[in-house]
Amino acid sequence: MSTSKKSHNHKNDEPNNTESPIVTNSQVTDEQLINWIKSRRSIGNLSIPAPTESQIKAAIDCAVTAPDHKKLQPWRFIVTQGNARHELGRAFLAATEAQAAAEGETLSEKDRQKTYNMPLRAPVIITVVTQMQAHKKVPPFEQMLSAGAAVQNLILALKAQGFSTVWRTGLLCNEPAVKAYFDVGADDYVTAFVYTGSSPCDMPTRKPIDIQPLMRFEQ
Ligand SMILES: Cc1cc2nc3c(=O)[nH]c(=O)nc-3n(C[C@H](O)[C@H](O)[C@H](O)COP(=O)(O)O)c2cc1C
Repeated sequence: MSTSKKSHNHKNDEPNNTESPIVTNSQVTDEQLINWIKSRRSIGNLSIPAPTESQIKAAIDCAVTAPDHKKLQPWRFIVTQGNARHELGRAFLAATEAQAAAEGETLSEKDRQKTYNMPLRAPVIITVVTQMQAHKKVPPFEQMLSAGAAVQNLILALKAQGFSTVWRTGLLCNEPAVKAYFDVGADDYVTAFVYTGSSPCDMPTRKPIDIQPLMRFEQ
């Protein structure tokens, strides 16, 4: 497990390495593990090094172990990197232009460029789609929650391999142009764009969150 930005586990960057890139550390105590989970922060601007294909697959391997009622696997993962990010930028731009047109507006050149460049904020974007499966006992909201849990597993598994992330959806994610780009069905959802890569700086430590008003114990 990588405990700081300076200690990336990029040992298995060689393209043909088939071993799991996750290095287990049996010295980690329960308390350290809990603090490590709590130390996760989102980072918006990410650069190389990016996770390799095997590191991304290792993270998806964790994602699919999320709680999943009736094992429906209501998720799909689409990895966008390199020039494919420009294609995604075009889909974001088409969606934004459609939104603006619906409100009788046109985009400024600055806004067009900003939208088109959005996928360039990280070297890799893992899009998680909730692909609803028809099932009498598992309503859509359960499947959406499963996919959300899968996203969190994905994020933590990327962190474990030394990478930073931010989960974005934004107002564009389920616009027709974006759904069409990812071949997402009418009843399905783009649930997350997980932007991932590396950052030279850490986000500030999270201020303690008071859980007292958020819970109650009954017996
Ligand atoms: C479903 C979902 C969608 C989100 N969409 C965005 C987004 O589009 N843009 C954004 O800046 N943050 C978005 N966030 C919030 C960030 O992922 C992040 O949680 C937030 O900035 C707080 O940072 P932290 O994770 O370090 O606490 C989203 C979070 C969730 C759970």
